Amino acid sequence: MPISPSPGKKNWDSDAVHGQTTEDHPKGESSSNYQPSARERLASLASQLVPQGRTEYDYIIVGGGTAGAVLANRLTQDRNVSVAVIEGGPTDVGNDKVLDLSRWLEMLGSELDYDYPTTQQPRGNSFIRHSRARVLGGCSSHNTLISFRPFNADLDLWASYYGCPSWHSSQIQPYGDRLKMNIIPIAPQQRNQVARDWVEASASVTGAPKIADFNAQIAHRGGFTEGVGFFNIAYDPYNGNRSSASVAYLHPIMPHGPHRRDNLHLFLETWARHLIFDEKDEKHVRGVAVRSKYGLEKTLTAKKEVILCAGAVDTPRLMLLSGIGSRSDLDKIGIPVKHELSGVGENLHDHPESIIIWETRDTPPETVMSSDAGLFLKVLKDKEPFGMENVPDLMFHIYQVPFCDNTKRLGYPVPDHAICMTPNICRSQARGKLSLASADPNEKPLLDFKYFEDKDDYDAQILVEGMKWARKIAEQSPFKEHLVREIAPGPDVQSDEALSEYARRAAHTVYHPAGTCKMGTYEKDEKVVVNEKDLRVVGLKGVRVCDASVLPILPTINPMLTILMVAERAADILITDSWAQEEGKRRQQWP
Ligand SMILES: Cc1cc2nc3c(=O)[nH]c(=O)nc-3n(C[C@H](O)[C@H](O)[C@H](O)COP(=O)(O)OP(=O)(O)OC[C@H]3O[C@@H](n4cnc5c(N)ncnc54)[C@H](O)[C@@H]3O)c2cc1C
Repeated sequence: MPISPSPGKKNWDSDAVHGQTTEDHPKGESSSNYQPSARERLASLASQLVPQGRTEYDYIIVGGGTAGAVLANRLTQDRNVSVAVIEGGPTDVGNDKVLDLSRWLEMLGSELDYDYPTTQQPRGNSFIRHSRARVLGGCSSHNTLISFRPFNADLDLWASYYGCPSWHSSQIQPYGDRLKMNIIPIAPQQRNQVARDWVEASASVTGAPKIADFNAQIAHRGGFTEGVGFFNIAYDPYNGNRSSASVAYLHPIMPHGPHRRDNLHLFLETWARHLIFDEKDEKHVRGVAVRSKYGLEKTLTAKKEVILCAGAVDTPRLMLLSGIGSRSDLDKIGIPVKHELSGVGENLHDHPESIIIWETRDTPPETVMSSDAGLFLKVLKDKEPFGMENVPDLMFHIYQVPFCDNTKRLGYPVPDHAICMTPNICRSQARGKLSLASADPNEKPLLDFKYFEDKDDYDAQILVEGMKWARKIAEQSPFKEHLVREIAPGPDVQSDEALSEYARRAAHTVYHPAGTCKMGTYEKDEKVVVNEKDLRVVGLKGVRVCDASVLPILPTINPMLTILMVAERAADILITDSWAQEEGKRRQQWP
């Protein structure tokens, strides 16, 4: 596990500027500052423990994570609609380890992490562990909350290249305006001198413009080609707490919250084991078999629909365990096929990164989450796979802690103080597959990312360019004065070949697995799992998917806001479809 300085609760300046969200906040339900009292926490806990006899709901949402929280909120706005959320993890309410953004490193590999291994990666790093959060709010309760809207070009690529015409930027960007989280650039008084000097050095070496508000650039100009600056993140700058999907979308409407909704039922620490099909109509999903952590098993049924929001690993895993997937793969492990859909688990991809580490004179006094600034460059213009000329192909995070797991294993020392630059690939070309090792639901799935196995070696070349730029930045004042020496890969590693070998062996993930139930147009691509128009699983009734698994390709930048926007749109689709169905029924009843 990476070393965490665990700086603990911040005592931010009381005059920290509280950012404005751009969302609607109906009835004042924003609660990024909301802290429940001890009594409210108890009430919340009690509501989780009381056995809930009820088993039928209008909607069942599997996974109370990033996307699931949005849907739970939006669907229960209509108090006549009942929603059950099945969440494998506990509540985040009152849990400082979760809510204090600066403590995110403590959650890696903890009891709140499903911690999925990767399979052998012949050209990459076989030791990468994929963290997936086991807690209400999902990965938005664990991640660093770097919050970028997708570039227009990313969404337009979905529309034009990936058979998703209804996801054009003109239709999807407005959903970014209604997100409930408190998304702001890192507050100026929380920007430490090392990161400030890194931003200055990066701008002067690369020529990338300094960007004060990345999201403003994306919202108003559709994106940018290069840029450097402090990130936009979703947090409360007064206390350093998360403004996660759970905090923004669920806390206000939970039993302890100021806008409690009795039509929302959270089944916490409850695992969705498999989907239940209609006895008479074998293509209709009617419900979900669940098991609580205390071993209680029951079947929950949906009057309307089941929505899978378990994430890019657990949604395809649940589908495969339910017999939805490739016939040959399911036959091999003895799971009876209920619905053949060969794309389930395919198209697994990520934002892979590598790392270059310098020992520093000391640890910076204060950061919000140890990775407060970043840089975007365009480095392989002539090799751009999708002709996206004006979009970055390389992104850097700068870490102000020794993030040495992968380098330590390769024999490099672990300094007490360090700066790490982590170049990552904005549009990785490697495509892998998620599959099951056996029919045992307790066995972790196999994640084969095929890191760096893309045929033109594009991915590794991007990282090599990144390592070279990182070194140039490290030679530039005022940043270079903070550095003592390069630790990994070290000054002896110079040729492109040697840099590539190191970058691949020390590679890590930005924790962005996606694409394993991709949306699109099945008639044009039989690997499509979800219909792009309405997110229904191809060929089935009563079940839709809404989470990172539906992204046909990751956006250039960190994907959380894109996933939230997908969920906001999914809520609109569900509400409109339900209204149309009700209206249809009413018309049939007219004399
Ligand atoms: C350490 C880390 C750092 C990251 N940093 C950033 C960042 O700074 N910015 C950014 O944009 N992205 C970041 N990401 C990625 C981003 O957080 C995820 O892509 C995104 O949150 C995924 O959302 P989701 O809705 O698809 O899944 P999740 O948010 O993972 O939600 C899935 C939920 O389903 C539940 N679940 C799964 N299976 C079952 C089951 N069978 N039964 C019941 N419940 C189940 C899980 O407990 C979880 O709550 C990071 C991720 C990690 C792990």
